[in-house]
Amino acid sequence: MRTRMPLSKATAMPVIDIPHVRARDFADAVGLADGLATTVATDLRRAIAERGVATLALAGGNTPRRFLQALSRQPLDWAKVRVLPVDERWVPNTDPRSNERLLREHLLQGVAAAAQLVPLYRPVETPEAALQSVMVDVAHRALPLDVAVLGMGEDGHIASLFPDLVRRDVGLSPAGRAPVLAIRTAAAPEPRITLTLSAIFTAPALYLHIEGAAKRRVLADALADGVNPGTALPVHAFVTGAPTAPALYWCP
Ligand SMILES: O=C1O[C@H](COP(=O)(O)O)[C@@H](O)[C@H](O)[C@H]1O
Repeated sequence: MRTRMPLSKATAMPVIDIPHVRARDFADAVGLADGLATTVATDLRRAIAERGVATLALAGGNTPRRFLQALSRQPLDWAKVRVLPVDERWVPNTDPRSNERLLREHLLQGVAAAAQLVPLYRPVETPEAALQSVMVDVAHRALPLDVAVLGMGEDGHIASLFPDLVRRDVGLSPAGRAPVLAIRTAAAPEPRITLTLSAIFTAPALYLHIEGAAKRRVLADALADGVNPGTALPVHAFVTGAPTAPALYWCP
């Protein structure tokens, strides 16, 4: 595997090159958040100019906080933006693990509070019980997407598409017909609901936002020559199956 010199002296490890991926590497998390926010805001302005509205699907978890805050400060016509999480943990939207709460607290603030949220969570027992309602809502209010920014776990999952996904034909196939899937995984403490790749791939602007050498190595290994697509990590399907190649936004 090829490596090159680090971006800054703060980076002790050499940076692993990832063939076939458009990478924008930043020296630190602040630069990464600002760079990604500027790019996404440009995409949103373009979509608003072309279609009158813009739809933005965003990762949950810990990585996006700084980026969401930077994006919320971007001047654009937020009332014309629809925002949804790419996946949701099946917990109330007040729970600290809720991805909806993350969006409310870190993105839908200040000028960005005018954006319309399309939640994936419903206050019912299971994601399976809510699936039909969420599917209709997403199909009518969110699709097609204009921009999708995904994160990745250290196990190679994207959205809530985990390596132990049973319905790979629905979740990871670019031609899968369902936009939303209920998820049970041994990798997470709660059930989940997620956009499928066929829904995510409706966005002409796709980003993978990750931090740290460990995740970069996971990504490089997932995309290495000879990996079997049928058993590959979900991130492999995202990067290789997308109609428009996703751009990697990364910092050490
Ligand atoms: O559970 C999730 O994990 C991934 C990665 O999150 P991070 O905390 O490692 O940044 C995230 O992209 C996904 O949306 C989220 O629900």
